[in-house]
Amino acid sequence: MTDIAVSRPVRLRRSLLSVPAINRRALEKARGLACDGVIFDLEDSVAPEKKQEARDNLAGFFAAGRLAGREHVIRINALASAFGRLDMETVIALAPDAVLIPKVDGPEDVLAVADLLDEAGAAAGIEVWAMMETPRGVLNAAAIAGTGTARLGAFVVGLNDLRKDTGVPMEPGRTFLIPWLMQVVLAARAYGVEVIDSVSNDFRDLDAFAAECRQGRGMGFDGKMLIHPAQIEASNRHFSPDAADVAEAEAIIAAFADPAAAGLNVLTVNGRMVERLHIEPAVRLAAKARLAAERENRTT
Ligand SMILES: CC(C)(COP(=O)(O)OP(=O)(O)OC[C@H]1O[C@@H](n2cnc3c(N)ncnc32)[C@H](O)[C@@H]1OP(=O)(O)O)[C@@H](O)C(=O)NCCC(=O)NCCSC(=O)C[C@H](O)C(=O)O
Ligand SMILES: [Mg+2]
Repeated sequence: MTDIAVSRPVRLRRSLLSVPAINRRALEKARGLACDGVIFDLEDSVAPEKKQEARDNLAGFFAAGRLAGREHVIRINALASAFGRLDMETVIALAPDAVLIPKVDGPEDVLAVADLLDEAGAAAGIEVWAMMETPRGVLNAAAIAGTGTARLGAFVVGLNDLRKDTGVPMEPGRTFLIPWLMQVVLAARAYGVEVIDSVSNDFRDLDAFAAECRQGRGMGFDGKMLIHPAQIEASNRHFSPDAADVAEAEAIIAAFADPAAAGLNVLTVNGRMVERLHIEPAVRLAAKARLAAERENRTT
């Protein structure tokens, strides 16, 4: 344990399951799933003529009780579409943890939703998340991350749309997409925004999914957006700190907490150089590991 402050809250966002709000069976199923959050989708998984039914389903779902210990995110349609404003009325009425904006092209898309929340007097804690899935969005990633609204909480990459708009094909390893993925991660990190990797469509191939989770973790993503319950376990596992990382983090924290380290900025821990700059990441990692352990012990 340590009393070292971290600059932003530590949250578990390893597994964010998208549930089409039109699918009442899937909504009910979500109540018993071990994902860290649910993205209630009003956008691409809901046909235009079913949008109101989907909003009504969400109202019924929230009225029946929220999911203990998990984040509730509502993905709206673009504000400029015929559905976005009505979706925002649902968001304001239901007060989820976050509203996810699709196909964000620039800071103005984020600010418009943040302004609607502010004007409605929505709780300051309701975050705005941005889907990074258009060529303009990726090009403008830094400007979007630096929009300046305290509501901006996370980027979620959407490779289906990005592939559609760029013509880059689906391919194991995501070779030609890596520069764009890393640009989104870098922009998010520059402004303290969390960053979630894209869905994997092939939900029956869990080996390929595990490989993509490992890759996403290596790129610096906090977690993954999911489309099927079968993906939850691997996502939770691969985006949780592993035992060796936790041991290393605890050793760094302990080494700097030792009175003998007072006034020292550089130490040797387990044969490697560590500096004071390593303390905050170590504290965050240890805190994440504690949250993950708590969640594992929770009954869903
Ligand atoms: C992809 C699916 C349509 C497959 O559904 P289905 O054929 O029903 O799968 P299964 O028979 O294997 O389902 C087994 C049980 O699990 C439940 N289930 C399935 N998916 C979900 C879910 N997402 N949430 C909760 N529960 C789920 C089924 O109901 C079955 O339950 P039971 O009958 O009791 O056994 C389906 O998985 C699906 O619709 N997935 C989500 C699609 C979605 O949300 N799309 C939008 C997000 S994708 C995106 O954002 C892309 C991004 O924008 C980009 O550009 O990349
Ligand atoms: Mg999309």
